[in-house]
Amino acid sequence: MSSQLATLAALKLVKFLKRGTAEHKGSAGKALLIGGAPGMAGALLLAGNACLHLGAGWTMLEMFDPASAHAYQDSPELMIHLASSEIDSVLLNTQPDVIAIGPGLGKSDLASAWLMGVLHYPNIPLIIDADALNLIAASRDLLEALQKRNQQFPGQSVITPHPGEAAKLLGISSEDVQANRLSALEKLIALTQSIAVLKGQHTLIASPKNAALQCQEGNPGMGTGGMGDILTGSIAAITAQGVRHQLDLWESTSIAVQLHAAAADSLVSKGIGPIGLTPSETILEMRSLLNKLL
Ligand SMILES: NC(=O)C1=CN([C@@H]2O[C@H](COP(=O)(O)OP(=O)(O)OC[C@H]3O[C@@H](n4cnc5c(N)ncnc54)[C@H](OP(=O)(O)O)[C@@H]3O)[C@@H](O)[C@H]2O)[C@@H](O)CC1
Ligand SMILES: Nc1ncnc2c1ncn2[C@@H]1O[C@H](COP(=O)(O)OP(=O)(O)O)[C@@H](O)[C@H]1O
Repeated sequence: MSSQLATLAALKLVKFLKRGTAEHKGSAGKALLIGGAPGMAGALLLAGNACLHLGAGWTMLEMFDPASAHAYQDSPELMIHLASSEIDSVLLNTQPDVIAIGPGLGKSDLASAWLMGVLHYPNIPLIIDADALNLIAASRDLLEALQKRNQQFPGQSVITPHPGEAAKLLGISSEDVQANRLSALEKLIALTQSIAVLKGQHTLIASPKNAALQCQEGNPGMGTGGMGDILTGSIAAITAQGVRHQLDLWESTSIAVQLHAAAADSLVSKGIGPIGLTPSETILEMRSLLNKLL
């Protein structure tokens, strides 16, 4: 497949993130990340830490796990709020520039209600990952809400499934997905009308408007729980900054996908991994690479 597909080459776009001397946190955007059910709070914290370290002006977490929402965290910069059923008023009061939903979200009724709430929140970039994808796979109403949002606001959502999540969305097995990843990617776009990132070795990215590109970076050291959560947080951060830096969701997602994999490769080249490579280390390496590319 690698010989048939164009290569993802998005890092040249990083220079758009260079900050003017008078810029402030408002210029860097407000990201709202939603997930972190009991037992999976780490997924949301990893996404939040990635979002913080990749430069969002504000990183706000709607956390489903009460204990974690109220606990001291290593990153006091994160603004953590316990997710309640007051979904519309939280969205209205927060006024986010970008929303990411899914890391550790779980499949509760409240999780479904939040997903429906953000699907109805208009015309800002939306990143849909992990359990949010599993919920859409299991609910015609949620799928239709996503399709309708994409008709109204084209180019304003991205889905980031791994092969297991892609399989659930398409009603096939993950082996089927892996047997023809390009076909699976095209079907995901036909189904949802979203930008789609099919993760795994040689991650693929395409959209209703953009032909498929293949990421050549990345390595099996990335097979550690939480590695996808930091991609979601990174897309959120770059997209939040992109709002005032002339980058759209497609471009911001492309940067994040390549930066994420390149950072993992960079760490392996320094002897940090592949065995034992952690998402938290990868966040810091992404930050370092990004700043070198400005
Ligand atoms: N620290 C935390 O709190 C963390 C919490 N997390 C949270 O946990 C929740 C469940 O998410 P999850 O992804 O762990 O499980 P799940 O949806 O059952 O998918 C796994 C199955 O998918 C497939 N598959 C995946 N990748 C593949 C590949 N490259 N290539 C091929 N196949 C691949 C494979 O399926 P198989 O091939 O075995 O059929 C695999 O068994 C979610 O909310 C998440 O955010 C995690 O983020 C971790 C850190
Ligand atoms: N063998 C591999 N080669 C390249 N990238 C990989 C490999 N295995 C995993 N990855 C990457 O690691 C990340 C794993 O994401 P995901 O499965 O969603 O993790 P999690 O749900 O634990 O956060 C994806 O970006 C995927 O592309």
